[in-house]
Amino acid sequence: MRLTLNEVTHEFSPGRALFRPVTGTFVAGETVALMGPSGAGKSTLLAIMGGLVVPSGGSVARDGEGRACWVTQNPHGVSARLARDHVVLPLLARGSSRREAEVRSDRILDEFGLSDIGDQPFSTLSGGQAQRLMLARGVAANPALLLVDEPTAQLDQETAAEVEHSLQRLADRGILVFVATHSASTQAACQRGVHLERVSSNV
Ligand SMILES: Nc1ncnc2c1ncn2[C@@H]1O[C@H](COP(=O)(O)OP(=O)(O)OP(=O)(O)O)[C@@H](O)[C@H]1O
Repeated sequence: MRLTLNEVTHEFSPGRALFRPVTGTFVAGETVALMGPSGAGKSTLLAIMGGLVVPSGGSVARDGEGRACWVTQNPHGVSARLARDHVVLPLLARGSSRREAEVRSDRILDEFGLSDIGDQPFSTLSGGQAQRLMLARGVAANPALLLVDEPTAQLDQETAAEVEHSLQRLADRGILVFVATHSASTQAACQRGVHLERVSSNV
């Protein structure tokens, strides 16, 4: 997967671009922090890269096969379902047998330090465990591109560090990972950074 942004910008209201044009090429196995003040358009740029929003300026080129997967800021799971089932489901959807999906999901849970909580209902997980489970579920969907929105915003430092470690695990699997974040430690955990700058006429 190679993703190229060429002078990409976006405006929701005519003449009011959210951020200065962004240009860059990003490849599989990289973690990229998207930074910038609140409202600068980080989530919007994630949506552009995922093909959910067509940019009003510039272009996005994706080379290579593979789907984009989104991990939202608030971990959304099914309260009564076991943690493991959240990882099993995308594997079943991709055609694995139940048995194969369970073996693979246990491996993925282990990789994210979650092997102890596979049998717990989602509602009993801590914030950090729930967020890591969302990343593990993302892996199970086998994406080429993972778009992660503010994964550490509501976590204490120690729990955030666990999630940041998991981001690198995703990249180690050859996934191109973009992370919208305000956190200095999450930025430092990423290999590259893109700063979104507000357009001065809008401030
Ligand atoms: N669908 C939409 N229609 C109109 N305006 C929108 C839409 N989506 C987002 N916006 C506006 O675009 C601006 C950028 O929003 P966005 O969520 O991308 O910023 P952000 O940098 O991710 O912010 P934060 O750090 O607070 O999460 C905001 O002013 C927001 O209200």
